[in-house]
Amino acid sequence: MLENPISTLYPINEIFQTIQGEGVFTGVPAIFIRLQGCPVGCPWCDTQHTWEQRESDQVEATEVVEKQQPSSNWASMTADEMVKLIEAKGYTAKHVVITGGEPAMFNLIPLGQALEQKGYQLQIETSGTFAIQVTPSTWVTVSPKLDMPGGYLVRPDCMKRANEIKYPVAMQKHIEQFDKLLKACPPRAEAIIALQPISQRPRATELAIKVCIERNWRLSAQLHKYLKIE
Ligand SMILES: C[S@@+](CC[C@H](N)C(=O)[O-])C[C@H]1O[C@@H](n2cnc3c(N)ncnc32)[C@H](O)[C@@H]1O
Ligand SMILES: Nc1nc2[nH]cc(C(=O)O)c2c(=O)[nH]1
Ligand code: SF4
Ligand SMILES: [Mg+2]
Repeated sequence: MLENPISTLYPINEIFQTIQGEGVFTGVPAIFIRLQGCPVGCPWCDTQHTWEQRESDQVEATEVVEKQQPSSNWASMTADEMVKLIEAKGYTAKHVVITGGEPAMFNLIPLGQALEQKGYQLQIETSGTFAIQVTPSTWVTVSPKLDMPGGYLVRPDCMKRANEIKYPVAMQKHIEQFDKLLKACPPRAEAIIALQPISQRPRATELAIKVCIERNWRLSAQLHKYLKIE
């Protein structure tokens, strides 16, 4: 039987409104929808509480919406339930960022369609290790993950779909790995390339600034962490 898109269930870790702190849309008010579950295993991941989707952590939707602290609790929600919830919250942002966890593990087309029908502009943050299922107008940010413990590979089709490639760096070795990826899986000519220093480490930030200037790439400095907002 075909999957009914209206009833597609998504595991939601949190929904909140803030300022986009990363990439091209830095500074734009945005509603974040964070999905639960990621098998990639980046050792420095800042959202490790989203990795496992445990049955014992399932809660009611109201609980994830009222969440004050990061936790591994998640709720099952349909696209329509999320739209209703966002409207009920009275959020003013028109930009919606789907993140995680790894949101590309799920078919995000029903969610994208439901939100676009209400006038929201969509963006997805993904590692590029799962086929990306989004609406054609969704802004795709691929943050490639190379040599991570989960053993997942960055997919050439994800690199081609990316509107923006936002690569996390801490050391010179990462730049060399990224160069290899860009050669093996070329992005579109118009894709924007940014380097994002890992965890605001000064040496990572210095390296990212230096390479961005040399290559005429962008710096994505995780503004929200400097501002100490969500
Ligand atoms: C938490 S991930 C979730 C979405 C998806 N799994 C991904 O990796 O793109 C969101 C963004 O945060 C970045 N990120 C995670 N931990 C970070 C850290 N410690 N320092 C800098 N960026 C980090 C990722 O590279 C990605 O661009
Ligand atoms: N403010 C803010 N901006 C973000 N951009 C990407 C984020 C993410 O976790 O995917 C993020 C986040 O968690 N908070
Ligand atoms: S792919 Fe994204 S969510 Fe998964 S471990 Fe890496 S940074 Fe974290
Ligand atoms: Mg984050």
